[in-house]
Amino acid sequence: MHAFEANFDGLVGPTHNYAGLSFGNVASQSNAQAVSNPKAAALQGLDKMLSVRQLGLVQGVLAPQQRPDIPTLRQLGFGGNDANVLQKAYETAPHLLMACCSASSMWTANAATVSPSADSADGKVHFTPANLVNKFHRAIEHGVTGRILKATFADPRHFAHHDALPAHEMFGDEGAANHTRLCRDYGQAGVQLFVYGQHGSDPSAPKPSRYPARQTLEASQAVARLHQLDEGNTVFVQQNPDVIDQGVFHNDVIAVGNQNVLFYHEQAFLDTQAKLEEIRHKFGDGELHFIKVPTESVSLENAVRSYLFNTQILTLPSGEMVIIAPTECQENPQVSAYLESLVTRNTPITKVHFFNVKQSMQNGGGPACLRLRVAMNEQELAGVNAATLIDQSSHASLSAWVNKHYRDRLTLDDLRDTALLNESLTALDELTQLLNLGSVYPFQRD
Ligand SMILES: NCCC[C@H](NC(=O)CCC(=O)O)C(=O)O
Repeated sequence: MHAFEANFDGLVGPTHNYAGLSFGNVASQSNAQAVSNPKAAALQGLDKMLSVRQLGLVQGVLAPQQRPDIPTLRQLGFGGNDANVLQKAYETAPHLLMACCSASSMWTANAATVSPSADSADGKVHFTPANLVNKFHRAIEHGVTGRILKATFADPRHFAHHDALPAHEMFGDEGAANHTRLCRDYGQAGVQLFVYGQHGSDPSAPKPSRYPARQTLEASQAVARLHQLDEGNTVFVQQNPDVIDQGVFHNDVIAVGNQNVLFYHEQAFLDTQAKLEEIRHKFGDGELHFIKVPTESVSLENAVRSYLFNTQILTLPSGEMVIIAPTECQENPQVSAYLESLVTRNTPITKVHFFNVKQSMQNGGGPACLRLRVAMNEQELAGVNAATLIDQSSHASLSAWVNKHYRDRLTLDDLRDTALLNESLTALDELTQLLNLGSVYPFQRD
């Protein structure tokens, strides 16, 4: 049966802001306190989704979280009515208010790890929401994320949904951002590559010294077990701790794969040669392209600044591969020269499309961070909630919804505004109807 890869992008929520919450993520820290534009952010994301659809791919959307997260603020001891909760948090613990207002669920590459049915022993597509324990503002996402995933990938005959891993640093899990699948065809068994930043249980093993490694080997192994993967088709690779210390907080900032292509920076991994050989061996027969970008062609600093590797490599219906890159790659002379030469080489990648996702980029999220890949076949697609699929008409209604509800300017000071809370909940309530999600949000279930 025909199989393909669908992309499910996160819809940017109405509280999108720059709070500098992600230590180790250079863009998040350097744009802390900048004024955000939630409306532009959401529209930029929707435009990317429609463009990918227009390239002939299946594109879906994942709903954002309920923010400000009043239930979590209450759990932390802020009481009274909602206005009191916001005001007290603002006055006494503004960092907690900011964390509970982040629209960070837009980066759905961190929503979950997904394994397609061709790789799993029970023939189902498996989802494990990422616990994101390393950052408080993200650790509060997985409960609602799990509900949104269940409401989106709805048919239990095809989709298996797991709980997030235990919320302990030994199992720090950041989802698909640290996971790549290589295969000949999306419908055939492939090799799943899990990239971790450190061992969770061996303090003597290599790890970064400046910035945190968010993903552990133990988490990656647990996800592989949950997803019923074959040892013969999984590879665990450690990220180079030095690059984490230079701002590569997820593997998808330094490497990306699609089908028989692995595109990576030469400094991305530890033990690179042996791991590439293991991948080649497990991949088996067939052409496999390792596209290594040397430091002399693209410095690590330029890779992090431009997000060259946070690109999407997409296979078009024609079989040709194209790269979806942020406009920052076009603006960086070294990176733009590299991409110009890449498409003339003898690799499956023939074209680069540039997209403006600057509102997200300023928080360290490029095109690839904004999407969750789900390889599936036609039968499985029929089991997806159809209202979450993007086409011209759903793009138009979602854009109208954004234009109706979103602000075009938000400062950190605005986060305690009860009007923002009300606008946000009204918008989300309407969204659950547009996307046919049911009551996924705490405010709809109380
Ligand atoms: N995959 C990209 C994730 C980017 C995300 N940034 C943030 O959460 C920044 C939020 C802020 O600073 O307001 C992160 O670091 O996890």
